[in-house]
Amino acid sequence: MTSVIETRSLTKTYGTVRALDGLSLEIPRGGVYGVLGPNGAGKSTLFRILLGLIRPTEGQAIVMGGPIGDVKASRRMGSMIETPRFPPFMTARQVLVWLSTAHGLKADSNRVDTWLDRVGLTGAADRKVRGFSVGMLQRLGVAIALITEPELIILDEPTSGMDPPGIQEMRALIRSLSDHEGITVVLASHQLLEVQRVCDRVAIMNKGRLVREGSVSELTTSGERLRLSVKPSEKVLQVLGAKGSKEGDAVIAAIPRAEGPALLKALIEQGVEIDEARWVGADLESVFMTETGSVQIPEAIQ
Ligand SMILES: Nc1ncnc2c1ncn2[C@@H]1O[C@H](COP(=O)(O)OP(=O)(O)OP(=O)(O)O)[C@@H](O)[C@H]1O
Repeated sequence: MTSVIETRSLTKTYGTVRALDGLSLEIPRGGVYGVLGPNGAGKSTLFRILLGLIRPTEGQAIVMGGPIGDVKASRRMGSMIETPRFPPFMTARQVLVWLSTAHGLKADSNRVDTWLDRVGLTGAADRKVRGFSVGMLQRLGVAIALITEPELIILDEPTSGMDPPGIQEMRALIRSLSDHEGITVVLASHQLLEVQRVCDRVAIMNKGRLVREGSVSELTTSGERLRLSVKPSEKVLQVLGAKGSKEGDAVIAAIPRAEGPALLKALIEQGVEIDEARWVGADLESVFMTETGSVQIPEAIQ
């Protein structure tokens, strides 16, 4: 696996607080990678270290093949940490020209138009950023992260403060950067449903440590259960013993997929009436809660 980021026993302490506690993580090249964790898990600390903004207390990180702060490696990455702020009197186009010039890059109008188009801001190119919504500011932030044509971009909470249409647009933008432009995207988010929709792989952190890592499909199918609408349900619960539980009118069988056919055969032989039997995946939220012991605020009221 070629990795864009590799950390080894990364530790960061602030006085007695261990923001990162021996974190070893490998993020593969390609795809969208989510870093999840409850408040204070250490996600922003990790990103700040990777971007060379703060130094680790112990441990190492290799980003785009170079040590932290390596100038050549940092040219191959872009980032957006928190909702960006720009001079309010500038237009989106002026912000892009200003910042690309500051990076020593040519900012002819064709290039600027391309950047604006990539993030869906063509129609707002000549509007002052003072009137921009949070979503538009975040998209302009992504455009800026892209001006050096990076192979990797790191986004801390790219959808925070956005309304549902804004979130949907950001999701499409992130997927398109990965799918059509081959850019590896690493993001931190609290919005688990969003992460499940947009990410290919995730790392779940808690108290500065890695508690789970894997592809979204691996993590969600490993918690798969068989949901049965059956009569009489008491008999089925008896057959299942500790592996069975009730969820409303249905019986949930916590068994591996391979055991499904044998269970159904046994139930039929015992005269159980089966109306429906279907596999239901665990969602990322339940995996997250199991791994971190957290209570997640529903996205609808975030
Ligand atoms: N500059 C700092 N000084 C002291 N403590 C800090 C500092 N930065 C972070 N911390 C502490 O380190 C821990 C990890 O914080 P961090 O911001 O990395 O977590 P996070 O996962 O990004 O949280 P959130 O989801 O709330 O943004 C927290 O306990 C935080 O209070």
